[in-house]
Amino acid sequence: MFSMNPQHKPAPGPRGLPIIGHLHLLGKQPHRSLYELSKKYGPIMSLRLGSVPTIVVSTSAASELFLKTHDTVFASRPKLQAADYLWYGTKGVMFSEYGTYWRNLRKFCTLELLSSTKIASMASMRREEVVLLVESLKKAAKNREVVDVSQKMALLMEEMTYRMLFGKSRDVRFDLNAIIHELTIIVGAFNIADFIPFLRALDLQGLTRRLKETNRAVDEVLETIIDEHEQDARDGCKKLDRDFVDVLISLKNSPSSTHEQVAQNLDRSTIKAIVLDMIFGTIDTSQITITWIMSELLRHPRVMKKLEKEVQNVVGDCEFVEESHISKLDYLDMIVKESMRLHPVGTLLLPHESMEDIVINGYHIKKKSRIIVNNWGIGRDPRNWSEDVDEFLPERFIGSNVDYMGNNFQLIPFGSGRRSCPGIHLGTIMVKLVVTQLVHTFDWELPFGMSPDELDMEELFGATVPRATHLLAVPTLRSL
Ligand code: HEM
Repeated sequence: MFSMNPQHKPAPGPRGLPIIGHLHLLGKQPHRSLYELSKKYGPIMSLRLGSVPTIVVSTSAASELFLKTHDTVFASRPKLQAADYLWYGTKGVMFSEYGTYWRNLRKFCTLELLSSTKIASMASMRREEVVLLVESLKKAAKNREVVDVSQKMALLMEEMTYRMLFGKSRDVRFDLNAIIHELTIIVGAFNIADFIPFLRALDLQGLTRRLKETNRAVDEVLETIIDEHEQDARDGCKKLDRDFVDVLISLKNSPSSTHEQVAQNLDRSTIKAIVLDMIFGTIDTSQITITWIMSELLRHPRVMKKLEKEVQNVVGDCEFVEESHISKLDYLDMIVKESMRLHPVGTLLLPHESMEDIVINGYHIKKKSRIIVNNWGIGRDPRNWSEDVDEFLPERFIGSNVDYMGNNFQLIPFGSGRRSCPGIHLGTIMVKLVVTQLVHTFDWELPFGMSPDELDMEELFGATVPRATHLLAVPTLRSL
């Protein structure tokens, strides 16, 4: 039993208001507002969001304490209204509380859906999609068209997601990108219903209404896809490359001893929740990351040229980049790290929740506190990255062994520890393959005579943080 020692105080933080606590301090860009507050109140800051005690973690050293040293205490997720509606009562991996159910499901996803072997088995699909992308960009280049890079990436990732998860091409009846875009905004929103429960019924932000609509839209897609797969299974259709929904349905129909517990819980809504985890992970994070990288390359022609030379040296006269080329591209790796440092897709990771009372650095943290790790702030901390911290400078990684695998707490775009991203391998493969191909085949410039420093880099806050405006650019075909 934890007993409160009078020497253990709550972490420092600003004075809160009655009822709302500090909700009013979050603003439109909570990662930026919280970063500014942390400069005054320190790396472990205490807030109250409505009635929810909240800890904001803002430095690499502090995040190591929460995500590594005391990872078992902070590996749960808070119950969010959005996750409850959208993930069928939090039945997926992403938002379920820490425990045996989550552990078994996560193990299943890691071994059966996101393993290196499974990812490698889909390399030819990724290649086909990249070839189609290049073909369409060649047409645009020939006509000197301005390309909406954000939209192209969204369509590419939607197509790859369909093929990987559902084993078929994009279904024009559904606009999955629009659905997921809306979903990330409402999942990322600081929802008053989660913080001031007695106001829930009033739906002051209109989020409950939007959640219900999004749930209906998601459900329609998932029901259709699962019905089709079940019909195929009844008809005895055997497929060579099993998509994610196939894997789930066959586990349900013939439970394997390795994933017995998962199979027992695999009702229709659990299948839908797991598929939604995978859609959310695949479709959104990668396109946002690629678009931020391309934005930085367009703002830094020197870096773009240097990457182009590296790619030329490795890929040579081959028209298409192979995934085997990617591990040889060191400068590309630095660019990806640098872009993820400045523009992490999950600026505040996903929220964690403490499972017991604990004292950290002399501060008492209550059980069921919400833990927000300011991933964005950590990437801009001058103590980690020197004074030119806002500069896009991939060379800062020369001779450094800092990577994004979760071992170096100054760079945690995929989180770290038990709740870190299980899709890291798939995500980085897709991002690197597409960026390399775009730079290998085309020269890129900003449209309408815009100079690099005029490019708008505003963010749109949500569970993932894309550019606020679409990235537009003009490709020119480069002769190899
Ligand atoms: C560039 C690509 C990606 C980035 C930057 C990214 C980033 C993240 C981050 C920051 C988290 C939260 C970590 C935390 O709360 O501590 C996360 C969790 C997660 N990601 Fe990703 N992700 C990417 C791609 C993917 C892909 C491709 C998938 C699956 C297809 C995926 C599936 C998940 C899942 C299931 C979780 C929840 C894990 C859990 O709660 O146990 N992600 N990701």
